[in-house]
Amino acid sequence: MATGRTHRPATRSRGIPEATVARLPLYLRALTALSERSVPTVSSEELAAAAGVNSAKLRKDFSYLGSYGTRGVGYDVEYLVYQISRELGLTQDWPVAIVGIGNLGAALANYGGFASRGFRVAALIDADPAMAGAPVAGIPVQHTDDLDRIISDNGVSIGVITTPPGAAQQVCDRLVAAGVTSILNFAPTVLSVPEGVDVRKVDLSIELQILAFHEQRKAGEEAAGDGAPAGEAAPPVRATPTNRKGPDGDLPAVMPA
Ligand SMILES: NC(=O)c1ccc[n+]([C@@H]2O[C@H](COP(=O)([O-])OP(=O)(O)OC[C@H]3O[C@@H](n4cnc5c(N)ncnc54)[C@H](O)[C@@H]3O)[C@@H](O)[C@H]2O)c1
Repeated sequence: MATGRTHRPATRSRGIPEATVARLPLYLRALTALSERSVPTVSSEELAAAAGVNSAKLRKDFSYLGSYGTRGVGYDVEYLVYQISRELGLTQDWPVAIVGIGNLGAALANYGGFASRGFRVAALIDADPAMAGAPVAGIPVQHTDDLDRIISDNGVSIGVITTPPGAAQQVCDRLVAAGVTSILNFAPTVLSVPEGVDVRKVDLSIELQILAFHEQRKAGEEAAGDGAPAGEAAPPVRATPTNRKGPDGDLPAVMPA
């Protein structure tokens, strides 16, 4: 797993630890589901279970937001949704540009879940001239020649890279030069960025490798439980950089690049 490419201090300006920031989307997802069911209040235990987080950790996290809940009543769901959304910057519009409109880029463009979370797909960009002008998810694909103008015209600060890995660094450089300061990279490559630019990396194959790691360990434990001789158990698992834990002991689906 790539590390050390997110140029941000360990804590944000208002003193919220990065680990808490990483859990806020988990709380928000659980709270949004409660809100959709018109549930007015929720206890820390219920919310912790729904978010897959330890309840003591949740209370500590919410204390950074200045939210302590009411004894015997719990937390106000709507107010927490608002507070967390505001903290994550989701109460404002974030125009996003996707670069590389192949299988993955088109799938992301077609995914409706971004818009409902405040991320508007404002531009689709590809190097293939044959794609220029053709709509994907109702948005015309534009050519990379115009990348600077497209980023500036749309006020894009978040870029999503879904190009082949060999093109990703060059695309990243162009996005940064055009003013993009946050990048979500799906290409399986490590990106170099200047100070002040955040990169997050999504790699599903790494997630699968981590699951394979756990499957292998479970198989080894079962074999050992069956009384099999040590030599017949699954081979010992090597510690890898990919088995480190996520914000709450879960493994992160999106990781710092
Ligand atoms: N992170 C994950 O979990 C995950 C999953 C699947 C694929 N991927 C990666 O996502 C990327 C895209 O995969 P895909 O299957 O959609 O590939 P694809 O070949 O279908 O699409 C790639 C697109 O990028 C465009 N492109 C190439 N060079 C470019 C450049 N310099 N500027 C702009 N556009 C350019 C191509 O014209 C093409 O439309 C690959 O790097 C792949 O490894 C990641």
